[in-house]
Amino acid sequence: MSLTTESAVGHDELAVLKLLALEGGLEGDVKISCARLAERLDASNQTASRRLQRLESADLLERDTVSDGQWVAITDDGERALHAEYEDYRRIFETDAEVDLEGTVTSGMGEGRHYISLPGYNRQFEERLGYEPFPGTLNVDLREDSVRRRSAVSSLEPVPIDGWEDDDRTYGPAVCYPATISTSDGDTYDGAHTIAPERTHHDEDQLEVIAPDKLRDELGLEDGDHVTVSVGDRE
Ligand SMILES: Cc1cc2nc3c(=O)[nH]c(=O)nc-3n(C[C@H](O)[C@H](O)[C@H](O)COP(=O)(O)O)c2cc1C
Ligand SMILES: Nc1ccn([C@@H]2O[C@H](COP(=O)(O)OP(=O)(O)O)[C@@H](O)[C@H]2O)c(=O)n1
Ligand SMILES: [Mg+2]
Repeated sequence: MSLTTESAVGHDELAVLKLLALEGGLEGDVKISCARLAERLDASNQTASRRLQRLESADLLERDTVSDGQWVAITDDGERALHAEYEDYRRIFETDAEVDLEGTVTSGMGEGRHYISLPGYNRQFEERLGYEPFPGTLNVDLREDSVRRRSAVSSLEPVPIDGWEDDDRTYGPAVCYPATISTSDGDTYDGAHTIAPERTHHDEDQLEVIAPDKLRDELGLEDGDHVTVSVGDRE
């Protein structure tokens, strides 16, 4: 997360944002008075007011001042800032946990097949994942809450795939994590991996999965089908 000096939002301001969230600021407007906020922060009214101003200037908070206090609501950016803190704590306390990501199967651009088959990658898959993947990536359109939860995956132990080059061009690195895929019919496939290429045309909302087998055949998947991808080691 970027705590820039420009916006002057630092840990003191985030602590205020957390307090407001605890009072219900994520659900909608909550009414607060600077005096009460100051008391809870063990700071002066002026300090409390300045922190609120900074949060507002950084678009982390919306405010409406009335005669006996103010109504505040945490913005989407504010929620993201708090969520980044939350992920840090998750990383501290939940090492090696499994992260369940949910979404629907989707077709991509038909490029996965090409990249997965390249010898520079294929050699590494055999060595580091222990299998030659089916040529392609199963693309999963992640649900909004799973897009957010995705950052928790970085607390797990990754399998790195190095970048390489041939005579014509360079190929970027990628990061894999062991994964199990489950369908809504209750079928599961163990021994797959998520793969996140550093250079990709997809956004964070798209998860790509590789496996020794064609997952569409193994699990009878079609575009639009719901799947859960459990990322992380079960050992
Ligand atoms: C192992 C691997 C390496 C990749 N390396 C590159 C790369 O070097 N440059 C690039 O533009 N895209 C790279 N891609 C990303 C693909 O261009 C594409 O964004 C992605 O895999 C989606 O393909 P799909 O929509 O056909 O499933 C790589 C993909 C994979 C799976
Ligand atoms: N282990 C895998 C990898 C890809 N696939 C599918 O195989 C096809 C080729 O993969 P791709 O990445 O080149 O294609 P798109 O994901 O771009 O549609 C797609 O239909 C994937 O969904 C699969 O079923 N199982
Ligand atoms: Mg694909």
